[in-house]
Amino acid sequence: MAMAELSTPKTTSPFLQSSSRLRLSSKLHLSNHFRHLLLPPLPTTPNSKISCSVSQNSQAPVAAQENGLVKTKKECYGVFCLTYDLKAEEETKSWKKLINIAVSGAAGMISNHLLFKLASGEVFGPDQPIALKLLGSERSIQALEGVAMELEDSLFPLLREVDIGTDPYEVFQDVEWALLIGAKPRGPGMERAALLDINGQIFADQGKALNAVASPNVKVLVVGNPCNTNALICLKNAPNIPAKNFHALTRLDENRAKCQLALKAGVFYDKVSNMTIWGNHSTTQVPDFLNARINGVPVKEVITDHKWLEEGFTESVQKRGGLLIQKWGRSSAASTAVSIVDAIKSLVTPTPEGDWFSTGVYTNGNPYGIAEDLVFSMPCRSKGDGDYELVKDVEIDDYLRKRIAKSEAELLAEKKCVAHLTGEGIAFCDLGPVDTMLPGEV
Ligand SMILES: NC(=O)C1=CN([C@@H]2O[C@H](COP(=O)(O)OP(=O)(O)OC[C@H]3O[C@@H](n4cnc5c(N)ncnc54)[C@H](OP(=O)(O)O)[C@@H]3O)[C@@H](O)[C@H]2O)C=CC1
Ligand SMILES: O=C([O-])CC(=O)C(=O)O
Repeated sequence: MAMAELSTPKTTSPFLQSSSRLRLSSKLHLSNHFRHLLLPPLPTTPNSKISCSVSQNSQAPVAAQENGLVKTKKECYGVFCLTYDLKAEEETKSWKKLINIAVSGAAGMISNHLLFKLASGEVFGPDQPIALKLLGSERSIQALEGVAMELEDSLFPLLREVDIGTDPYEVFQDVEWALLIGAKPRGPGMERAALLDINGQIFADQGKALNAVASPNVKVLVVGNPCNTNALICLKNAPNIPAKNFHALTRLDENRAKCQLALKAGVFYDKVSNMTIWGNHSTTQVPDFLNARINGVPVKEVITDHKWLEEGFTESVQKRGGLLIQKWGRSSAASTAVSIVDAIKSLVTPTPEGDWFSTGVYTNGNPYGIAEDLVFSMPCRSKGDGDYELVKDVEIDDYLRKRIAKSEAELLAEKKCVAHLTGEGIAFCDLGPVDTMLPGEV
C-alpha cells in the first residue's frame, strides 16, 4: 500500500493553487454500521498531519487525532473522510463556505450524470467547495459505494466530502440543497394512483427528515415522479421550511420546448427565451408558445404555422420523454441531469434582464388564479440568491387558460389521492376516465 500525501491534481483551479499549501487535517467519518459495510478496519495514527492511504484495493482512511481527540463523523467514503483544513484556505479569501448537498436516488441513472456535474463546479461555481450527501437504500448501498469510488477517482478539487447512507435523518443533516431524485418508476400496467401512493410515502418521510435536520432555509428540488405532487407532499411534511423553497423539476420540459421551437424556426436554441411550462410534469403540461420569444420576437410572429404550435409542438413536448424511451430504451437521464443543473443555476445566478425560467412552485399567492396549495410550474425570476419571484404579468389567452385549467384539475385530483400523506384526512382517488401519463411513458 502506498502512503502518500494528497497530491495536487493537474488543473489550474485557484483552489488547487492554494491546496498545495494546505496543511491537511483528517476527520474520521464512519458510523459503526457503515464501517462494517464499507470499509476495512480503520487504522489510527497519533499524527495530526494527514497521511492519505491510497491503494487500488483499499479505501481505508487514516483516522487522525488532533489534540489527542479522534474526530468522528457518521458515514463518509474513503478519501472523503480526509478533509482539508479550510482555515488555511480562508487566507485566500476567494473561497466560499462549504455547502452540503443531498442527493437521493444517488445510485440511479440521473444521479450518475448529475453528481459529476455538481462535483466539477459547473453548478455552484469554481470557488464553491461542496459536500455530497448521497441517500440510497439497502438495495443500492453497494452501487452507492461504486458511485463514491468514481467520485474519489475523479479528483475533483471542489469536492470535499462524500457521505453515503440509507437514513434520511442522517444524510439530510444540515443540507442546504436537497435534490430528491429517488423514486420508483411506474411499471407497465401500473396505475398512476398506485405510483402516487408508493412514491408519496417516500416524499412524506423525506419531508419529515428535512424538517427535522436540514438547514432551515434548505432548497428542495423534487425530480422523482410524479414530481409536482411529490413536492407538495414533501413540503406539507416540512412545516418549518418555507413552502416557497420547494420545487418540482419542469426544467427538462422547458429545455425540450426550446429545442422544438428552435428546430422549427431554424435558429440555434439559445435564441429562444421566455419559455414557460405551465402546470404538471405530465402529459397535461402546457408549453407556452404565446409568451415565448425567438430572437426577442414573439414566437407566433416567427412561426406562422399556428396549427403546428397548438398541436404538433405542444404534443411533442408533452410526449418527448415517451419518444425517447422508445428510442433509447430507458427514460431521459443525461438531459434530466442537465436540466437539474439549469434549474439550480437559475436560482443561484441572476436571471437575464427580461427573461424567465420555469419551475414547479407552491401556488399560494400566485397572480394567475391557479388554485392555492398546489405545486405548479410557472414563470419565475431570481436575483441569484437561491430565492425567486413569480413573473406576474404574463399574458394568458383562452387557449392557454383552458389547458392550464386541465393541468390544474389533474393536480387537484392527485392531491386528493395523497390526502393521507399531506395531513388532510382520508385519501379519495379518482383521476378521471383517462389515466394521464408521465412524459416518459409510452
Ligand atoms: N421531473 C423530471 O423531469 C424527470 C423525472 N424523472 C424521474 O426521476 C426518477 C429517477 O429516475 P432515474 O434516475 O432514471 O431512475 P433509476 O431507476 O435509475 O433510479 C431511481 C432510484 O430511485 C430509488 N428508489 C426509491 N424507491 C424505489 C422503489 N420503490 N423502487 C425502485 N427504486 C426506488 C432507487 O434507489 P434506492 O434503491 O437507492 O432508493 C433507484 O436508484 C424517476 O421517478 C423518474 O420518473 C425522470 C426524468 C425526468
Ligand atoms: O416519465 C418518466 O419517468 C420520465 C420523465 O419524467 C420525462 O422523461 O420527462
